[in-house]
Amino acid sequence: MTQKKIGDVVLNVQNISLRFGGVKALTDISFDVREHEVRAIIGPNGAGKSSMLNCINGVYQPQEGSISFRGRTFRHMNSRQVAEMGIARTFQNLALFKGMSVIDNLMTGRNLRIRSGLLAQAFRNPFGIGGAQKEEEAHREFVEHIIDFLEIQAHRKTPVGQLPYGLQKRVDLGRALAMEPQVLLLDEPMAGMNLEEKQDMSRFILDVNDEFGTTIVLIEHDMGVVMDISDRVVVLDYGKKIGDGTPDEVRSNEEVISAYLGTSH
Ligand SMILES: Nc1ncnc2c1ncn2[C@@H]1O[C@H](COP(=O)(O)OP(=O)(O)OP(=O)(O)O)[C@@H](O)[C@H]1O
Repeated sequence: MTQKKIGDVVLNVQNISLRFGGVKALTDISFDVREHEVRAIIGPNGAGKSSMLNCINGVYQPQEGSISFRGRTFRHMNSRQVAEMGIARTFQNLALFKGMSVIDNLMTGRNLRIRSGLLAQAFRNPFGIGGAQKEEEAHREFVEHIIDFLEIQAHRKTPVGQLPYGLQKRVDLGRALAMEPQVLLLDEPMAGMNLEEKQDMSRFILDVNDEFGTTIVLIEHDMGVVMDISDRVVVLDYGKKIGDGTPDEVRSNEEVISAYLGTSH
């Protein structure tokens, strides 16, 4: 991996516990994420990875603990507030509009950034419609840049549902990038992919991290996939943190080895 500058802590997860009735999905989980880092959360099925991401994302409200983003501590946040703070995510089960083109799906990622619709601008200033059009053009230009970056130019106008799964995952990444996030949460970005697609996705994740400087938190249950691209790894098992460190530290951690040997992974 190329040398890069990892900065201060941007995201700090403190003593998070989450229960669903009698099920303890997460128990007293703490870890931090540093600026410009690729931070993986791994663990066998049911370990609590998606629940953790949903807490960071404001989808679940943990019963205990707090999450700080750039030094501001939150106990309860909704998804919109999280997005406005600059945290975007992709989903394990793609959340794309299958009938819409690649471009239009990526434009939905610009929604938060669109200050005013054509109509709103026209009401404020009857001569201002040109301004709104300029704004729209600037958003389209940004989206085209992402399309080039992700090498999906040939599919710009294709309805997303017609693309192979690996490319749909790439479009989902593009939609999140269109939000210009500071922190990108990736929910199993390589699940269901073949080896070549996994290699492509790994390269795009590293390029996003490198070229846009985006901090990345990704979850994955296949230990091998993330070890090459992560700076540090948190390991969950049955809702508890059993390991946290560099890929080498985690690989040689006895508790992690036995958690993985005890499963089919
Ligand atoms: N909405 C929910 N309602 C009830 N139980 C839930 C809910 N979400 C998660 N759980 C439970 O919490 C535990 C952790 O699940 P979670 O989906 O976070 O694990 P995971 O590590 O992401 O698993 P996978 O790799 O299979 O996606 C499981 O026992 C699961 O059944």
